[in-house]
Formats: sequence, C-alpha cells, structure tokens
Amino acid sequence: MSYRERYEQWLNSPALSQEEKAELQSIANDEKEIESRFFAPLEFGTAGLRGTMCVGLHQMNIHVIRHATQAFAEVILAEGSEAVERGVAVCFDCRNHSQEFARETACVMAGNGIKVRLFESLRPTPELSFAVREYGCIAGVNVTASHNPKEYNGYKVYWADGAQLPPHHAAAIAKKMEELDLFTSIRRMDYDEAVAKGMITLMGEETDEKFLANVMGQMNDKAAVEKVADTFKMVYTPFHGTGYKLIPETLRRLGMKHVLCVPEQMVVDGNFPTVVSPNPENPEGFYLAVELAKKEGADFILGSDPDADRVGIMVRNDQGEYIVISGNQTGVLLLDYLIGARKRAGTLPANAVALKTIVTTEMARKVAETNGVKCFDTFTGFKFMAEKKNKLEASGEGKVIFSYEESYGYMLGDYVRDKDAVTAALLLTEMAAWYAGQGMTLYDALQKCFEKYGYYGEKTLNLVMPGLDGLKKMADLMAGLREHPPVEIAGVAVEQQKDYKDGSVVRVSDGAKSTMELSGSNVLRYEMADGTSIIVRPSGTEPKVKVYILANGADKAVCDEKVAKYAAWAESLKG
Ligand SMILES: O=P([O-])(O)O[C@H]1O[C@H](COP(=O)(O)O)[C@@H](O)[C@H](O)[C@H]1O
Ligand SMILES: [Mg+2]
Repeated sequence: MSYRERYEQWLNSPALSQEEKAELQSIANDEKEIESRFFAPLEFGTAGLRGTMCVGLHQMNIHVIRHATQAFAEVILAEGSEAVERGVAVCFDCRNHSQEFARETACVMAGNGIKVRLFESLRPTPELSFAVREYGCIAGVNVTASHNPKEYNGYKVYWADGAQLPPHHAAAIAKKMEELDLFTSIRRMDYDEAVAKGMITLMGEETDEKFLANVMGQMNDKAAVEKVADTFKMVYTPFHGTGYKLIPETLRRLGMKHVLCVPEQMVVDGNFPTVVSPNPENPEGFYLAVELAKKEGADFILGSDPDADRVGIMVRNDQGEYIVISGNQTGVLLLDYLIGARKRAGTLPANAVALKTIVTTEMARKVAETNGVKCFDTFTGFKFMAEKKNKLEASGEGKVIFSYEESYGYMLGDYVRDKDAVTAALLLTEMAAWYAGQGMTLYDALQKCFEKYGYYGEKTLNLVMPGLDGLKKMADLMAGLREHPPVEIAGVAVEQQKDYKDGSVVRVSDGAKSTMELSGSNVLRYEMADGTSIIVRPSGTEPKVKVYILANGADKAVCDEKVAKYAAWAESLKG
C-alpha cells in the first residue's frame, strides 16, 4: 500500500473519530506531511516505539497503541495458557495521553483474555520493571517517551525478566503488526467491564512499598548520611514527571533532613511548562534548581527525567559554583564509590562485574579493573545490559554490581532490569554525603578519581536530522562512512575501523581484517592513533545521528584539545 492509500484508508475508517478525521482532512493538500505520517509504521528502536502524537501510522495515537497491543497480546497468547494467566503489568508517565494510552493497552490485553495489573496513577519506569518481576508477570508495557520533548509519546515493551525486549523478540511483535489489520483485528474489553471481571486490577501504594523496600536495601552506609544530615542540603527536581513522590521519599528514608524540591517542577505536567526539554542531559533545564540551590546554599542538585529512569547531578566546584557532571563522570564516581563502600561493608562479591555500553567512557573500565572488578561492554540500551547480567549470573561467571550508560542511566540491585533513577538517587546522595563527611564535594572526588585513574574527556554530538528527509540523510551518512572509511580524522591517523553491524575490524596500516565478539548493530567506531575512540550511530529514539568522542590524556587540557578537534570533524558530517 502506498502512503496515499494508507491515508485514504485511515480517513475512511469507522474507527476514527470525527475529530481525528478532521485532523487528517486538514493535511489533505500537504503531500509531504501525508507521506511523513504514513510512509511506514513506527519501528521498535532502542526503547520500543516512540513518535510524536498525532493521527497517522508513523505516529503515536490510540490506533497505533491498540495495534501494537493486539500484536503483543498474540505473541503472549502463543506462549500458552500459563503465560496468559501470569498477565501483564502496565505503567504510564506524566505525558499528555499517557494514562489514556495505558488504559487502552489494558483494555486490549483484557479483550484477549490476558490479565492486567495497571498502576492506578503515574509511576517511575523502574517500578514497572520491578512489578513485572515481583508479580511474576509474563510481560510489561510502559507508556512513556522518557525525556523526549512534550510532542512525543512511546510504548516500552518488557518481557518476564523485567527487561525491555531484545531485538529478536521485538521483531516478533513487529511481524505480528504487519500481519494484523490495524483497525479490524483489535479485540478489546470495555474498561469498567474488565475491572468488574477482575481482568484489570490496580497497583498502588502496596507496590510502591515493596519497591521501596528493595531500593532501601541498596543503602551501604546510613551512618555516613546521619553524620552530615543536620547540615547537608540538596535540591531535587523531577522535571514535572514521575519521580516527584518516590525519590523524595527514598531520600527521606535514607536519613536526609534537607531535601529541597523545586516547587514549580514538582507539579506533574505533560506540557513540561518550565523546560524546553525535560532531559537531565541538558544543563539548561536545571536553571530553577540552581536558583533554589544558590538561595539555600545547597551542597548538590539532583534531577530525574519524566519517567524517572535517568538522573543527572550538579555539584559545587572549587569556586563554589554549581557545575554539571556528565553521565560518564557520574557513573565513574558512583562505580568507584560503590566498590569502596561495598569493600568497607564486606559486601563486594569476589566475582563482581560492572557493565557499560560501547559508547560509555573507558574510564569506567579503568576504575573497575584497577579494583579487581571485571568490566564488560554491550550495545546501547538496558535490554542489552540486562541480557548480559542474566547470562553472567546464570553461568556463575560474574555478579553484576553496577550497569551504566553515558546517557545518565544507572541500574543497581537485582530487582529491576532497567535503568533506575530512584535507586541511583539514593546511592548518589549517600555518596555525596559520605564525601561531605570527609570534607569533600563530589567535584573534589572527581578530581581525585582523575588523579588516581588518569584523565578522560568525552563529548557527544547530536546531529539532528528531522523528518523523512532526515531519515534518508542519516542512512546516507552511515553508508558514506562505510563506502569511504576515513583513514585520517582531523590530521590524526585512524588505526582501526570497526563496524558493529557485521563485527568487522580493519587495521588501517596494512588492511588486515579480523572480527569482534559484538555484532548486529548499526554502529561505526574509529580508533585513533592518539588513543581516542570516535563512535557514530543513529539514535534509536530520536531523529539524530550521535557521534561520541572518548578521549584520554595527561591532563584536562590535552583531553579538551582532542575533543574539540574531533568535534569539528563530527559537525562536518552533517553536511
Ligand atoms: O530514552 P530512554 O531514557 O528511555 O532511554 C532509552 O534510550 C536511550 C537513548 O538511546 P538512543 O541513543 O538510541 O537514542 C538509551 O541510552 C537507553 O538505554 C534506552 O533505554
Ligand atoms: Mg527516561
């Protein structure tokens, strides 16, 4: 079917409301808009389906939600009656339409005879991962677009281990979606009927309590917090999202007496009225938190994204100014602290392992290995780290104590299989308090890490390429690099060219070829003669190509210089 035919099909479908039809009619003369909304279905990317909310096939709306859920339901039905009985947990965030989409997900699951445990109101993503495991559900769904701008929504899919579905499993849902007619295949039960029949039950505070009990179990050193609790102050912001309740509660239970929440951003609101982008990766979003911190003389600032799986921090530097610490650096600090704290508490397993992704700083490996902890890499996405954790622990090869991504995601403990800003907030605060007790800020602690492990510097460039043209541009960019792999970047020789799609490695000096263990992802990596790694990959959640520069050197100046040089090359890729 052509995009025009799909457009007509939607326009004439009895499933569409008058309002939705009017929306489609309003673009009748905009061929480009019709094409971009109907050229193809949304694909399962790094974190399930994600798109902007409007009427169309390549968008997020109630029809796409129903279709994806019908397909997911059939995948579950194919697993047999036990799977059906185990049921599905469903969660949602603060976005406009999230609750409505989550209810609709529950209604379609129920219509297929699959029991649903639905959160009564918005909850953090890690709590959904927890609920799937805790209640022995076969699967889970979370309606959220994480930190994306307000126009977006998304559909994260989980399997029985509480992790998001790995690609081969998501492909089964995508295949079913292809087979099933988007409008006529849907089986749904009315919400009130499903509740009355016990097909939909609600989760609430009892699940929060179970989750929080696990979170609190990650605490290593309550005494360190008590020691400074009278004077130690922090500012917290949930950026209008799901962290607003459980994160302050967690910090209170940790023993913190002064947690100052940014009042404007404690208001749950899918329009994110105080920020352009509710992403702790963007330091601009912290302006209200910084204002409050300055007024109150807070020691540090913590912010979680709308679905409370990412967390970012700001700390005071040696001039007393609040500065951002990157996701890479936060992970390094936390890993170093955790190893130390668990050694002190006698709880560090002999076969401890840390996991990171191929685009996360190599400094993390240095921290791990210097301390006798193994470190493994996976592709971007916690589904891959969860897979690796499950595998290492099932074989007895290792016990994963910490998994992290440069993009502000940290997974701790054994009760979730996704990144978890609630537990990370607990441990980051414990760590900040512990250092405060030693007379140090986290900034001081980071400098100490550089002294101990060497200096590393990183930068991620986002080459944004929106729309259909953008998709083509991104594909051309990747194809161009594959056709003419650079042998030199910014005047420095490329030593090795790696392609994670087929796992190939080429040594540039003599063309010698070898293979890597990891393959199957559209990622290119250049290892430079000066020790820098440059990685290029299209994002799986937003229309952009990401270029990661991971450098190291004798000091900050050396790293900064390398990063700046390669960043200029990365910018030039946009054309
Ligand atoms: O967006 P979130 O917080 O759900 O997070 C999701 O997307 C992030 C960005 O992915 P990409 O680089 O492909 O855009 C990933 O790092 C993360 O593992 C994934 O769960
Ligand atoms: Mg998120």
